[in-house]
Amino acid sequence: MQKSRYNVAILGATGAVGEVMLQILEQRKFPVDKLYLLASSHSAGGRLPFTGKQVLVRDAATFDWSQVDIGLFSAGAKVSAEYAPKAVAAGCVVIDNTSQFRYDDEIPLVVPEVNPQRIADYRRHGIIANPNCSTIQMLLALKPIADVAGIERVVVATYQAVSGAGRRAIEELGQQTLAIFRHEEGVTEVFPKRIAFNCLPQIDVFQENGYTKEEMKMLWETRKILEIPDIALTATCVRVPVFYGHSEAVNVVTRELITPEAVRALLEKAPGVVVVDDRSTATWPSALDAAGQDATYVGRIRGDCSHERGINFWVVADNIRKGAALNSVQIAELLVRDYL
Ligand SMILES: NC(=O)C1=CN([C@@H]2O[C@H](COP(=O)(O)OP(=O)(O)OC[C@H]3O[C@@H](n4cnc5c(N)ncnc54)[C@H](OP(=O)(O)O)[C@@H]3O)[C@@H](O)[C@H]2O)C=CC1
Ligand SMILES: N[C@@H](CC(=O)OP(=O)(O)O)C(=O)O
Repeated sequence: MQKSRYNVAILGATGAVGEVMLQILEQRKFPVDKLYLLASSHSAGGRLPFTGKQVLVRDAATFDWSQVDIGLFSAGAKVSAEYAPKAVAAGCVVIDNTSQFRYDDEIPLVVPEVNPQRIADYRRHGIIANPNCSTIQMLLALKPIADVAGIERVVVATYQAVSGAGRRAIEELGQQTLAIFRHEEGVTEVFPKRIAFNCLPQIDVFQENGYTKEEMKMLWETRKILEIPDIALTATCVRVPVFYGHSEAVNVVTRELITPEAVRALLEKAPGVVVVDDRSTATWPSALDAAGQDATYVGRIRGDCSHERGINFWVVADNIRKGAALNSVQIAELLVRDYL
């Protein structure tokens, strides 16, 4: 018999993503029975607020996973590698926000507005992977275009907020910014160079082909989620001194001719997308407009003057909400509605 409420654990509950997962479960009234908050021994014993109560943070190392129906994992890839098999073996379905399982052909990689049907594949290994934040917001906009006109090639440049690199990175931008106004340099520990008043063209580690892993994730995940194995995509991922909200400049070459007006009409109907685009009033979306919001905003839709099948647009979303916590909770909502 289907349950009406579920025992949920958040692994990484004290982190930038975990904290927002907690808020989103409450905001969307997810049917939580018992909630378990997990972190490392460093944060165990603390408490975090949920629906007016203070919930204990426990040490993941000593946690009994058999108490849990759904595990929302967001404590890094290595932590997922250690705990996901244990949680699944104990009967928990894991929704993993890290890159640990994304490229395993047998593990579904899901954006609910794009490929919700793949959630059914959770039965193979008990795990559903949440894509990279930069991929999610781009695919919300690309999916309707792919369905109508096909996609041959994508060229994307990202402008990624520091919150994508975790709580310490948010603090580093704040601390460096204050230091500069005091004519001091500030401390650089999380990023390879100072991020305040700067742009850093490296996110994640370098690969042998000269791309960074973040850039290759956008190609690997786009192919898997859209189920278009020959799509061509080249990305340049850049960290910018913004706290919340990733921005992306996207150029698409479609297979069939499609006008910018037709693309705009498609995006106006696309689930999860809000078009903010009026050149007569110089209206377009920015990272600050997206921060704290659930929608993915698209603007600057225009043809490509260098290619007759080219379309350009700008897409922004809150990387911690739609790029991570919200997408995971949306997956959980479909899981309980259709499968558990
Ligand atoms: N879909 C996406 O694109 C995104 C994915 N992520 C994924 O989520 C992870 C967390 O991101 P974020 O919240 O920003 O990071 P933070 O650094 O802000 O938080 C990390 C969290 O993981 C916990 N943690 C770390 N090590 C362990 C451990 N050994 N055992 C148990 N818990 C541990 C920390 O607990 P403690 O307080 O005890 O240190 C903390 O709760 C990232 O590493 C990434 O894998 C993040 C952002 C976007
Ligand atoms: N790479 C993202 C956040 C992240 O943690 O990604 P992943 O889950 O792919 O490691 C960023 O830095 O903005």
